[in-house]
Parts: sequence; C-alpha cells; structure tokens
Amino acid sequence: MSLLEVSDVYAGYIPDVDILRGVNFRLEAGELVAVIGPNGAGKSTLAKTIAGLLRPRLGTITLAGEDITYLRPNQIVKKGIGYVPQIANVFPSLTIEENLEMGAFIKSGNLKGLKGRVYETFPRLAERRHQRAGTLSGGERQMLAMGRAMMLDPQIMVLDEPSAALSPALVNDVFAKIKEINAQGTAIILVEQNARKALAMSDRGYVLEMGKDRYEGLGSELLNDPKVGELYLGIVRAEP
Ligand SMILES: Nc1ncnc2c1ncn2[C@@H]1O[C@H](COP(=O)(O)OP(=O)(O)OP(=O)(O)O)[C@@H](O)[C@H]1O
Repeated sequence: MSLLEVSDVYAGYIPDVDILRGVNFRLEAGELVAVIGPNGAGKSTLAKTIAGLLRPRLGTITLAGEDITYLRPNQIVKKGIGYVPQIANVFPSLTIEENLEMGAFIKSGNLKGLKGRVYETFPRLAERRHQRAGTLSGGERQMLAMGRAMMLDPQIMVLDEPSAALSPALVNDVFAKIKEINAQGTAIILVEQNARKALAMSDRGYVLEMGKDRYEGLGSELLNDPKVGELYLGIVRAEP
C-alpha cells in the first residue's frame, strides 16, 4: 500500500468536461515525485484534486489506505497533506511571522518549535520576520509559502509550480530547499513546468498528457527516455 494513491480519477471544472481522465498516481512515504507534461495537461488540476479543492467525478484517492476522495480541503490539511498553490500563496499585508502563524491555525500548542524549523530551513525569512510578505521578492515569497505549509508538519507537501516566474538562480535556490524539506522526511509532489530540473532531483516522475498519466518511471529513466525527451523535454534527436 502506498502513502497516497490516486486511482482512475476523473475531475473537471465545468459539468461534462473532464480535465483529469482516468489518472493514476502514487506516492510512497518520503518520496519526491515530479509531475510534468505540456501546458493544459492537467498537472495543476491533479494537485488541486489531491488537495480537495476539486471533487473527483469518478475514481478514488486514498491516504495510507484510508479513502479521502470526498474530504474537504480543511479535512485534507488535517490529515497531513499541505498544499502550496501557484499564485496567491501568502497574505501580502501580514508579516512573515504572521503568515507562518496563519499556516498553523489548526494546530494547538506551542508554535515556537515549528517556526524554529521553518526559520532554520529559510534563514532569509528569519531575518525578515517582521517585514510584510508583500514586500518579499518572488523567490522569498515562494519560500514563505512553503514555510507556511511546513507549519502543519505535513507528511505530504503538494507544490504547484514553485519555480513559476523565478529567475534561473532563484529556481536553483527554491529547488535546493525542496530537497532539504524532503530530506527531513516530508514526501513531496512537485508539479513543474521546469521538467528537466524537476526530474533530475526527483525519485520518480509522471508525465501527464490530456489528463492521463502517459509515462511513469524513475526521474533518471524519464530524463533518458528518448520518447519523453523528444516530446516533453525539448530534446531533438540527431538523425542516424
Ligand atoms: N478554474 C478553471 N475553470 C475552468 N477550466 C479550468 C480551470 N482551471 C484550469 N482549467 C482548464 O483545465 C485544463 C488543465 O489546466 P491545468 O492548470 O491543470 O494544466 P497544467 O498541466 O497545470 O498546465 P500549465 O503547465 O499550463 O499550468 C486547461 O485546459 C485549463 O484551461
């Protein structure tokens, strides 16, 4: 049994229009798994469906064997699945510290230890803890959004295109932090347009196409698979 299993899920935003069309996906404890694929393939939709923001029309989602298919987003958070959306992922008018505290709103008890772990992972956030989040750079904002999800000490983090709109140097910074969070034991689903980099740092990956899992394999296998390279990584094969 996998930690998370998405089985034959159909989901969409408009009646009778399926975006996910029988997608299968699994995540083992502690794994880092990339989800790549062309624009509109349904990557973000899969992330939203796992987070409970979209209800599957068919299929099931289980967490450690428990059916969570129809749980609400707040119930899914409580089960230990943290979701970091692509946009609007921080409260701009609140300080960094306040943003982190909001992240732990469902947790009782002392938040100090949790905040300490976030600040240890992201020293730059510690330096700016009393600054409003709206004044942060794109990369810092992304780190705050991940920090906020860490405040729930989730067993799974679902990251929707954390590298979107970041410069290449910042992408490397953000990806290094993702690796670090994963090394601390959090399993990660990494939805990415930056396919090559995402696969290179992942245990496994999925290529989504038209709402279905088209390929699945080790990150390195997918990177070296000529079909995947040609279609999804922009690699042009030399003529024989
Ligand atoms: N809120 C929405 N209402 C209606 N359709 C939507 C909504 N969000 C996404 N879609 C549609 O769902 C399809 C898949 O979108 P999704 O964002 O999941 O793709 P993606 O693989 O993440 O693509 P990208 O790499 O471009 O972000 C697209 O055709 C998109 O137009």
